[in-house]
Amino acid sequence: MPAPLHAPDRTLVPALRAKIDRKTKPLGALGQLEELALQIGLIQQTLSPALNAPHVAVFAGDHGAAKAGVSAYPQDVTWQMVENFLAGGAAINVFARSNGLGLTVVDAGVAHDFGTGRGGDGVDFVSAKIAPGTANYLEGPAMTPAQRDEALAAGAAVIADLAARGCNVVGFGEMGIGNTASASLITHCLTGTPLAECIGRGTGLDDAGLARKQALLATALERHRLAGGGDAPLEVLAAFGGFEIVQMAGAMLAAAVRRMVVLVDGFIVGSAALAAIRLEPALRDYCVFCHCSAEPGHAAQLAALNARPLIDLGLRLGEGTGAALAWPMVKAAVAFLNDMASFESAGVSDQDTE
Ligand SMILES: O=C(O)c1ccc[n+]([C@@H]2O[C@H](COP(=O)([O-])O)[C@@H](O)[C@H]2O)c1
Ligand SMILES: Cc1cc2nc[nH]c2cc1C
Repeated sequence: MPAPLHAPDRTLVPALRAKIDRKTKPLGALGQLEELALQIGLIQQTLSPALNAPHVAVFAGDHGAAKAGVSAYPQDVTWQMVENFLAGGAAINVFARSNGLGLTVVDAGVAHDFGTGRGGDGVDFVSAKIAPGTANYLEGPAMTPAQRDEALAAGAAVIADLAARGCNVVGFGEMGIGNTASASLITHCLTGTPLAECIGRGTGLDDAGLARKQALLATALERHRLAGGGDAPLEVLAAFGGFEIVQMAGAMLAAAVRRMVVLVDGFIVGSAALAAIRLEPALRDYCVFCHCSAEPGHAAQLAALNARPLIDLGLRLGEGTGAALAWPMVKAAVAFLNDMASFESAGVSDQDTE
Protein backbone atom coordinates (compact mmCIF):
# COMPACT_ATOMS: atom_id res chain seq x y z
CA MET A 1 0.00 0.00 0.00
CA PRO A 2 1.60 3.33 -1.02
CA ALA A 3 -0.02 5.32 1.86
CA PRO A 4 -2.69 4.81 4.49
CA LEU A 5 -6.28 5.00 3.28
CA HIS A 6 -8.50 7.65 4.82
CA ALA A 7 -12.15 8.39 4.17
CA PRO A 8 -12.55 11.74 2.37
CA ASP A 9 -12.69 14.74 4.71
CA ARG A 10 -16.36 15.75 5.00
CA THR A 11 -15.74 19.45 5.77
CA LEU A 12 -16.73 20.28 2.19
CA VAL A 13 -20.19 18.66 2.45
CA PRO A 14 -22.17 21.85 3.23
CA ALA A 15 -20.50 23.81 0.40
CA LEU A 16 -21.04 20.98 -2.08
CA ARG A 17 -24.66 20.60 -1.00
CA ALA A 18 -25.21 24.35 -1.33
CA LYS A 19 -23.69 24.36 -4.83
CA ILE A 20 -25.92 21.45 -5.86
CA ASP A 21 -29.01 23.02 -4.27
CA ARG A 22 -28.46 26.41 -6.02
CA LYS A 23 -28.60 24.77 -9.47
CA THR A 24 -31.68 25.64 -11.57
CA LYS A 25 -33.84 22.69 -10.59
CA PRO A 26 -36.27 21.86 -7.83
CA LEU A 27 -34.42 20.78 -4.69
CA GLY A 28 -33.23 17.19 -5.03
CA ALA A 29 -34.64 16.84 -8.56
CA LEU A 30 -31.50 15.19 -9.96
CA GLY A 31 -31.94 12.39 -7.44
CA GLN A 32 -29.10 9.90 -7.18
CA LEU A 33 -26.97 12.00 -9.55
CA GLU A 34 -26.80 14.63 -6.79
CA GLU A 35 -25.37 12.10 -4.32
CA LEU A 36 -22.88 11.01 -6.95
CA ALA A 37 -21.75 14.60 -7.62
CA LEU A 38 -21.30 15.12 -3.88
CA GLN A 39 -19.36 11.87 -3.54
CA ILE A 40 -16.95 12.76 -6.36
CA GLY A 41 -16.50 16.29 -5.00
CA LEU A 42 -15.56 14.77 -1.65
CA ILE A 43 -13.19 12.22 -3.19
CA GLN A 44 -11.36 15.02 -5.02
CA GLN A 45 -11.85 17.57 -2.18
CA THR A 46 -13.12 20.24 -4.54
CA LEU A 47 -16.35 21.98 -5.59
CA SER A 48 -15.26 21.57 -9.23
CA PRO A 49 -14.12 17.98 -9.80
CA ALA A 50 -12.60 16.74 -13.05
CA LEU A 51 -12.59 13.19 -14.38
CA ASN A 52 -9.43 12.53 -16.35
CA ALA A 53 -8.25 9.69 -18.60
CA PRO A 54 -11.12 7.33 -17.61
CA HIS A 55 -10.14 3.71 -17.89
CA VAL A 56 -11.50 0.17 -17.49
CA ALA A 57 -9.14 -2.53 -16.21
CA VAL A 58 -10.26 -6.10 -16.86
CA PHE A 59 -8.57 -8.71 -14.64
CA ALA A 60 -8.61 -12.30 -15.91
CA GLY A 61 -7.91 -15.49 -14.00
CA ASP A 62 -8.63 -19.20 -14.04
CA HIS A 63 -10.08 -21.29 -11.25
CA GLY A 64 -9.03 -24.79 -10.24
CA ALA A 65 -12.60 -25.50 -9.21
CA ALA A 66 -13.83 -24.88 -12.78
CA LYS A 67 -12.89 -28.47 -13.63
CA ALA A 68 -15.32 -29.72 -10.96
CA GLY A 69 -18.25 -28.35 -12.95
CA VAL A 70 -19.29 -25.03 -11.41
CA SER A 71 -19.81 -23.27 -14.76
CA ALA A 72 -21.84 -23.79 -17.92
CA TYR A 73 -18.71 -23.11 -20.02
CA PRO A 74 -15.28 -24.75 -20.27
CA GLN A 75 -12.23 -23.15 -18.66
CA ASP A 76 -10.65 -22.46 -22.08
CA VAL A 77 -13.20 -19.67 -22.58
CA THR A 78 -11.16 -17.53 -20.15
CA TRP A 79 -8.07 -17.35 -22.38
CA GLN A 80 -10.16 -17.30 -25.54
CA MET A 81 -12.04 -14.25 -24.25
CA VAL A 82 -8.76 -12.57 -23.30
CA GLU A 83 -7.71 -13.02 -26.93
CA ASN A 84 -11.08 -11.56 -27.94
CA PHE A 85 -10.41 -8.51 -25.70
CA LEU A 86 -6.97 -8.11 -27.27
CA ALA A 87 -8.49 -8.32 -30.75
CA GLY A 88 -11.04 -5.63 -29.82
CA GLY A 89 -14.15 -7.77 -30.37
CA ALA A 90 -15.74 -8.25 -26.93
CA ALA A 91 -18.64 -6.30 -25.43
CA ILE A 92 -16.28 -4.36 -23.18
CA ASN A 93 -14.21 -3.29 -26.20
CA VAL A 94 -17.34 -2.00 -27.90
CA PHE A 95 -18.68 -0.15 -24.85
CA ALA A 96 -15.26 1.26 -23.89
CA ARG A 97 -14.75 2.55 -27.44
CA SER A 98 -18.23 4.04 -27.69
CA ASN A 99 -17.85 5.78 -24.32
CA GLY A 100 -14.27 7.02 -24.72
CA LEU A 101 -12.78 4.75 -22.03
CA GLY A 102 -9.25 3.36 -22.14
CA LEU A 103 -8.96 -0.41 -21.71
CA THR A 104 -6.33 -2.52 -20.00
CA VAL A 105 -6.48 -6.32 -19.81
CA VAL A 106 -4.57 -7.94 -16.97
CA ASP A 107 -3.52 -11.60 -16.97
CA ALA A 108 -3.84 -12.14 -13.23
CA GLY A 109 -3.59 -15.92 -13.53
CA VAL A 110 -4.93 -17.42 -16.74
CA ALA A 111 -3.96 -20.99 -17.63
CA HIS A 112 -2.51 -19.95 -20.98
CA ASP A 113 0.66 -18.38 -22.32
CA PHE A 114 -0.21 -15.16 -24.14
CA GLY A 115 3.35 -14.63 -25.32
CA THR A 116 5.13 -11.30 -25.26
CA GLY A 117 4.44 -7.94 -26.84
CA ARG A 118 0.68 -8.29 -26.67
CA GLY A 119 -1.75 -5.36 -26.63
CA GLY A 120 -1.87 -2.35 -28.90
CA ASP A 121 -4.75 -1.28 -31.12
CA GLY A 122 -6.46 0.55 -28.23
CA VAL A 123 -6.03 -2.24 -25.68
CA ASP A 124 -3.15 -2.48 -23.21
CA PHE A 125 -2.03 -5.84 -21.88
CA VAL A 126 -0.43 -6.40 -18.49
CA SER A 127 1.14 -9.75 -17.68
CA ALA A 128 0.75 -10.16 -13.90
CA LYS A 129 0.24 -13.91 -13.72
CA ILE A 130 0.58 -15.23 -10.18
CA ALA A 131 0.13 -18.84 -11.36
CA PRO A 132 -1.71 -20.52 -14.27
CA GLY A 133 -4.98 -20.69 -12.34
CA THR A 134 -5.81 -21.18 -8.68
CA ALA A 135 -5.76 -24.51 -6.88
CA ASN A 136 -9.09 -26.29 -6.51
CA TYR A 137 -10.68 -25.05 -3.26
CA LEU A 138 -12.59 -28.33 -3.01
CA GLU A 139 -9.25 -29.88 -2.05
CA GLY A 140 -7.40 -27.07 -0.28
CA PRO A 141 -6.99 -23.29 -0.28
CA ALA A 142 -7.17 -21.65 -3.74
CA MET A 143 -3.85 -19.94 -3.09
CA THR A 144 -1.15 -19.57 -0.49
CA PRO A 145 -0.98 -16.47 1.71
CA ALA A 146 2.17 -15.48 -0.21
CA GLN A 147 0.34 -15.73 -3.55
CA ARG A 148 -2.54 -13.68 -2.16
CA ASP A 149 -0.18 -10.95 -1.00
CA GLU A 150 1.62 -11.03 -4.37
CA ALA A 151 -1.77 -10.67 -6.10
CA LEU A 152 -2.78 -7.70 -3.91
CA ALA A 153 0.52 -5.99 -4.78
CA ALA A 154 0.17 -6.81 -8.50
CA GLY A 155 -3.26 -5.17 -8.54
CA ALA A 156 -1.83 -2.08 -6.85
CA ALA A 157 0.91 -1.93 -9.50
CA VAL A 158 -1.71 -1.82 -12.28
CA ILE A 159 -3.23 1.24 -10.61
CA ALA A 160 0.16 2.92 -10.15
CA ASP A 161 0.64 2.67 -13.90
CA LEU A 162 -2.82 4.09 -14.70
CA ALA A 163 -2.33 6.94 -12.22
CA ALA A 164 1.03 7.77 -13.83
CA ARG A 165 -0.89 8.20 -17.09
CA GLY A 166 -3.22 10.78 -15.53
CA CYS A 167 -6.16 8.48 -14.84
CA ASN A 168 -8.31 9.44 -11.83
CA VAL A 169 -11.36 7.25 -12.48
CA VAL A 170 -11.10 3.52 -13.04
CA GLY A 171 -13.76 0.95 -13.85
CA PHE A 172 -13.14 -2.64 -12.79
CA GLY A 173 -14.01 -5.68 -14.87
CA GLU A 174 -13.11 -9.35 -14.82
CA MET A 175 -13.08 -12.55 -16.85
CA GLY A 176 -12.76 -16.02 -15.34
CA ILE A 177 -14.76 -19.14 -15.94
CA GLY A 178 -15.98 -20.32 -12.54
CA ASN A 179 -15.55 -17.00 -10.79
CA THR A 180 -19.19 -16.55 -9.79
CA ALA A 181 -18.60 -19.56 -7.51
CA SER A 182 -15.67 -17.79 -5.81
CA ALA A 183 -17.73 -14.62 -5.53
CA SER A 184 -20.58 -16.61 -3.93
CA LEU A 185 -18.29 -18.12 -1.29
CA ILE A 186 -16.71 -14.73 -0.55
CA THR A 187 -20.14 -13.07 -0.33
CA HIS A 188 -21.41 -15.72 2.06
CA CYS A 189 -18.36 -15.52 4.33
CA LEU A 190 -18.26 -11.72 4.44
CA THR A 191 -21.98 -10.93 4.67
CA GLY A 192 -23.35 -13.95 6.53
CA THR A 193 -26.06 -14.40 3.91
CA PRO A 194 -26.96 -18.11 3.68
CA LEU A 195 -24.66 -19.75 1.09
CA ALA A 196 -27.57 -20.99 -1.05
CA GLU A 197 -28.82 -17.40 -1.47
CA CYS A 198 -25.38 -16.30 -2.68
CA ILE A 199 -25.25 -18.88 -5.49
CA GLY A 200 -26.70 -18.37 -8.97
CA ARG A 201 -26.55 -19.73 -12.49
CA GLY A 202 -23.51 -17.64 -13.51
CA THR A 203 -23.01 -18.02 -17.24
CA GLY A 204 -26.27 -19.98 -17.45
CA LEU A 205 -26.32 -23.29 -15.58
CA ASP A 206 -29.50 -25.31 -15.93
CA ASP A 207 -31.37 -26.58 -12.88
CA ALA A 208 -29.19 -29.69 -12.56
CA GLY A 209 -26.04 -27.60 -12.94
CA LEU A 210 -27.21 -25.15 -10.29
CA ALA A 211 -27.93 -28.02 -7.88
CA ARG A 212 -24.41 -29.40 -8.53
CA LYS A 213 -22.85 -25.97 -7.95
CA GLN A 214 -24.82 -25.61 -4.69
CA ALA A 215 -23.57 -28.99 -3.46
CA LEU A 216 -19.95 -28.37 -4.52
CA LEU A 217 -19.78 -24.98 -2.85
CA ALA A 218 -21.33 -26.32 0.36
CA THR A 219 -18.56 -28.96 0.33
CA ALA A 220 -15.89 -26.30 -0.29
CA LEU A 221 -17.18 -24.26 2.63
CA GLU A 222 -17.23 -27.32 4.87
CA ARG A 223 -13.63 -28.14 3.91
CA HIS A 224 -12.61 -24.58 4.74
CA ARG A 225 -14.33 -24.76 8.13
CA LEU A 226 -12.93 -28.23 8.93
CA ALA A 227 -9.45 -26.86 8.19
CA GLY A 228 -10.10 -24.15 10.79
CA GLY A 229 -10.78 -21.44 8.20
CA GLY A 230 -12.60 -18.36 9.42
CA ASP A 231 -14.27 -15.31 7.90
CA ALA A 232 -11.44 -12.77 8.01
CA PRO A 233 -11.27 -11.13 4.56
CA LEU A 234 -7.64 -12.03 3.83
CA GLU A 235 -8.28 -15.62 4.88
CA VAL A 236 -11.41 -15.85 2.71
CA LEU A 237 -9.59 -14.42 -0.33
CA ALA A 238 -6.82 -17.02 -0.09
CA ALA A 239 -9.30 -19.82 0.56
CA PHE A 240 -11.52 -19.20 -2.46
CA GLY A 241 -9.62 -16.93 -4.86
CA GLY A 242 -9.39 -16.17 -7.65
CA PHE A 243 -6.27 -14.30 -8.62
CA GLU A 244 -8.35 -11.79 -10.61
CA ILE A 245 -10.55 -11.10 -7.57
CA VAL A 246 -7.59 -10.61 -5.24
CA GLN A 247 -5.79 -8.37 -7.74
CA MET A 248 -8.93 -6.25 -8.07
CA ALA A 249 -9.13 -5.92 -4.28
CA GLY A 250 -5.51 -4.72 -4.16
CA ALA A 251 -6.11 -2.40 -7.10
CA MET A 252 -9.22 -0.83 -5.55
CA LEU A 253 -7.38 -0.09 -2.32
CA ALA A 254 -4.48 1.46 -4.25
CA ALA A 255 -6.90 3.52 -6.34
CA ALA A 256 -8.61 4.91 -3.25
CA VAL A 257 -5.28 5.81 -1.66
CA ARG A 258 -4.68 7.90 -4.81
CA ARG A 259 -8.16 9.48 -4.47
CA MET A 260 -9.35 7.89 -7.69
CA VAL A 261 -13.03 7.17 -8.30
CA VAL A 262 -13.58 3.39 -8.27
CA LEU A 263 -16.31 2.14 -10.61
CA VAL A 264 -17.58 -1.24 -9.40
CA ASP A 265 -19.10 -3.55 -12.01
CA GLY A 266 -21.22 -6.61 -11.12
CA PHE A 267 -21.18 -9.61 -8.81
CA ILE A 268 -17.55 -10.69 -9.12
CA VAL A 269 -16.07 -7.19 -9.01
CA GLY A 270 -18.50 -6.61 -6.14
CA SER A 271 -16.97 -9.52 -4.22
CA ALA A 272 -13.52 -7.92 -4.60
CA ALA A 273 -14.94 -4.59 -3.41
CA LEU A 274 -16.65 -6.28 -0.48
CA ALA A 275 -13.42 -7.97 0.65
CA ALA A 276 -11.37 -4.80 0.18
CA ILE A 277 -13.93 -2.71 2.09
CA ARG A 278 -13.91 -5.24 4.92
CA LEU A 279 -10.12 -4.80 4.99
CA GLU A 280 -10.26 -0.99 4.76
CA PRO A 281 -13.77 0.38 5.42
CA ALA A 282 -12.76 3.84 4.13
CA LEU A 283 -12.67 2.37 0.60
CA ARG A 284 -16.49 2.41 0.57
CA ASP A 285 -16.56 6.19 0.07
CA TYR A 286 -14.50 5.91 -3.15
CA CYS A 287 -16.74 3.26 -4.74
CA VAL A 288 -19.50 3.95 -7.23
CA PHE A 289 -21.71 0.89 -7.60
CA CYS A 290 -22.53 0.95 -11.28
CA HIS A 291 -25.15 -1.72 -11.87
CA CYS A 292 -27.15 -4.46 -10.27
CA SER A 293 -26.25 -7.87 -11.67
CA ALA A 294 -28.86 -10.51 -12.39
CA GLU A 295 -26.72 -12.91 -10.32
CA PRO A 296 -28.80 -13.25 -7.14
CA GLY A 297 -25.92 -12.92 -4.66
CA HIS A 298 -25.22 -9.41 -5.86
CA ALA A 299 -28.22 -8.08 -3.92
CA ALA A 300 -26.72 -9.44 -0.69
CA GLN A 301 -23.44 -7.60 -1.38
CA LEU A 302 -25.19 -4.35 -2.21
CA ALA A 303 -27.36 -4.56 0.91
CA ALA A 304 -24.32 -5.29 3.10
CA LEU A 305 -22.54 -2.24 1.68
CA ASN A 306 -25.66 -0.05 1.77
CA ALA A 307 -25.18 0.58 -1.94
CA ARG A 308 -27.73 1.61 -4.55
CA PRO A 309 -26.40 0.93 -8.03
CA LEU A 310 -26.84 3.44 -10.85
CA ILE A 311 -28.48 1.13 -13.38
CA ASP A 312 -30.36 -2.16 -13.38
CA LEU A 313 -30.45 -3.68 -16.85
CA GLY A 314 -30.44 -7.36 -15.93
CA LEU A 315 -26.81 -7.66 -17.06
CA ARG A 316 -24.77 -10.71 -16.07
CA LEU A 317 -21.83 -10.46 -18.43
CA GLY A 318 -18.97 -9.06 -16.39
CA GLU A 319 -15.89 -7.72 -18.26
CA GLY A 320 -16.62 -4.29 -16.72
CA THR A 321 -19.58 -3.80 -19.06
CA GLY A 322 -21.87 -2.44 -16.31
CA ALA A 323 -19.21 0.09 -15.32
CA ALA A 324 -18.67 1.17 -18.93
CA LEU A 325 -22.42 1.56 -19.47
CA ALA A 326 -22.85 3.62 -16.29
CA TRP A 327 -19.89 5.88 -17.15
CA PRO A 328 -22.03 8.49 -19.01
CA MET A 329 -24.02 8.98 -15.81
CA VAL A 330 -20.88 9.47 -13.75
CA LYS A 331 -19.71 12.02 -16.32
CA ALA A 332 -23.11 13.72 -16.23
CA ALA A 333 -22.98 14.07 -12.43
CA VAL A 334 -19.70 15.98 -12.66
CA ALA A 335 -20.90 17.99 -15.68
CA PHE A 336 -24.02 19.28 -13.93
CA LEU A 337 -22.03 20.20 -10.84
CA ASN A 338 -19.55 22.18 -12.94
CA ASP A 339 -21.64 23.58 -15.79
CA MET A 340 -25.28 23.97 -14.80
CA ALA A 341 -26.49 27.50 -14.09
CA SER A 342 -27.50 28.52 -10.60
CA PHE A 343 -30.68 30.41 -9.70
CA GLU A 344 -28.50 33.52 -9.30
CA SER A 345 -26.50 33.20 -12.54
CA ALA A 346 -29.57 32.42 -14.66
CA GLY A 347 -31.94 34.89 -12.97
CA VAL A 348 -34.47 32.14 -12.20
CA SER A 349 -36.79 32.60 -9.21
CA ASP A 350 -36.22 30.21 -6.33
CA GLN A 351 -39.06 28.52 -4.47
CA ASP A 352 -41.38 30.62 -2.27
CA THR A 353 -40.17 30.53 1.28
CA GLU A 354 -43.32 31.94 2.97
O1 LIG B 1 -20.58 -9.50 -13.47
C1 LIG B 1 -21.49 -10.30 -13.17
O2 LIG B 1 -22.36 -10.00 -12.36
C2 LIG B 1 -21.46 -11.67 -13.81
C3 LIG B 1 -22.48 -12.57 -13.54
C4 LIG B 1 -22.42 -13.82 -14.16
C5 LIG B 1 -21.34 -14.16 -14.98
N1 LIG B 1 -20.36 -13.27 -15.21
C6 LIG B 1 -19.20 -13.62 -16.08
O3 LIG B 1 -19.25 -15.00 -16.38
C7 LIG B 1 -18.09 -15.68 -15.93
C8 LIG B 1 -18.37 -16.40 -14.66
O4 LIG B 1 -19.50 -17.22 -14.75
P1 LIG B 1 -19.38 -18.74 -14.29
O5 LIG B 1 -20.73 -19.33 -14.57
O6 LIG B 1 -18.31 -19.35 -15.15
O7 LIG B 1 -19.01 -18.70 -12.87
C9 LIG B 1 -17.04 -14.62 -15.70
O8 LIG B 1 -16.21 -14.51 -16.82
C10 LIG B 1 -17.85 -13.34 -15.47
O9 LIG B 1 -17.25 -12.25 -16.10
C11 LIG B 1 -20.40 -12.04 -14.64
C1 LIG C 1 -18.61 -16.16 -23.99
C2 LIG C 1 -18.37 -15.60 -22.61
C3 LIG C 1 -17.99 -14.24 -22.48
C4 LIG C 1 -17.77 -13.72 -21.20
N1 LIG C 1 -17.40 -12.51 -20.76
C5 LIG C 1 -17.31 -12.53 -19.44
N2 LIG C 1 -17.61 -13.75 -19.03
C6 LIG C 1 -17.91 -14.52 -20.07
C7 LIG C 1 -18.27 -15.87 -20.18
C8 LIG C 1 -18.51 -16.39 -21.45
C9 LIG C 1 -18.93 -17.83 -21.58
